[in-house]
Amino acid sequence: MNLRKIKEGKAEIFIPDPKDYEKQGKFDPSWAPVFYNPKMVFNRDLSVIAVSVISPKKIVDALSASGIRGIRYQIESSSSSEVIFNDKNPRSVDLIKKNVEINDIHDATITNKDANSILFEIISDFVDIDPFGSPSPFILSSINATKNNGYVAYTATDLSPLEGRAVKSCKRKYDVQNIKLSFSKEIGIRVLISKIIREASILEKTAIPVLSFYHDYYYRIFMKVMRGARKADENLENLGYAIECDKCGFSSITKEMISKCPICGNNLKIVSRIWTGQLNDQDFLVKINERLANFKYLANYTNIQNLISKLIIENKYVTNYINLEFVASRYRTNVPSRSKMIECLSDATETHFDPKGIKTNKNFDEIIECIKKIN
Ligand SMILES: C[S@@+](CC[C@H](N)C(=O)[O-])C[C@H]1O[C@@H](n2cnc3c(N)ncnc32)[C@H](O)[C@@H]1O
Ligand SMILES: [Zn+2]
Repeated sequence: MNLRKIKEGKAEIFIPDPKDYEKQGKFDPSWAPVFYNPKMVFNRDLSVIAVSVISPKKIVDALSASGIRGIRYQIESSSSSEVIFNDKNPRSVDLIKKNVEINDIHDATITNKDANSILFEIISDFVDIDPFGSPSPFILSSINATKNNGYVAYTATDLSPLEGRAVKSCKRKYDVQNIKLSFSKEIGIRVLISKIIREASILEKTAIPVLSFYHDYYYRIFMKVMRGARKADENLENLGYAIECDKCGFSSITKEMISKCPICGNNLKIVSRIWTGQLNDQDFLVKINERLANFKYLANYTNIQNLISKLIIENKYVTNYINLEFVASRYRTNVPSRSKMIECLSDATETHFDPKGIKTNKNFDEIIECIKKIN
């Protein structure tokens, strides 16, 4: 395997030379013998800051590939951490050994196991699950490996099931009855959290999201894990439904099951059952924001700053986002600009999920009034 040296954050690592795996001038990271995706640098950059807030003593990079995450966490987030790197691919493990050595990572253990095996053998205060596609096969084991008040992070790139476009797959992987709605980009992450909480409850544990966001073609989420059957029972009460009326455009996230639209009486479209609580912990976001100045060297510094500022404001609105294009289409009006809607409603903000979406505490009648007034 020919190698190429690249720099990411403060780490320098070897990856398989992409040139050797091109097909008709194109390259997909999954064609190389060890996976490295430059499109995930934003994910890793922001994760480096989040892990610095957590400041774990022991990190498990359960699906390591080149080792880039664990290496960066050690160098950039938490130099006193012990890191366990794991991948079931032996060629990954060989490369991780090399990359760990050239980055001078001393406190490293490198294993060549199935993640679901190692995660039932160890316990740690931060576990990272960064799989191909859905993290579902690793949720139970990763929660098992996370100690009380520790953290676990998941990447999910399987947007079709999560956003309600692959309904059967969503039922299989997440046990959620999904359907495409106008705010499905937000529903996707609520489906994932719902699954995490239901899996955690099997182990008499529960979890709450401290950082969650959507970017490009994936979701990324950091959850705080807590032990206790009662806590698990209480948190299961935060699961509920996403509802939407195709006729009048009303939508909501609710703990109570309702089947008829409270505005026009039409039958509702329903997603069942999803997380209805907050998507981010305000203190955690503020801590990330406070630390940002230490991470000005990151390739995505400005974009991260923008996202965190948006999340801090967005997190104050507990409702789902309103898709202006969808609602306007129900009233056959032009789609109002976000800025004009925010001005008209006065208590509203943009959402990072969708360029056509706003979050507001105002009720549905007031939203419709503004849409009509702006036209
Ligand atoms: C998306 S890549 C990880 C990328 C890496 N975390 C990064 O940031 O560059 C997924 C990795 O998981 C490994 N993998 C897949 N299934 C696994 C399993 N059951 N146990 C351990 N490793 C697995 C693959 O070999 C691959 O290296
Ligand atoms: Zn209705």
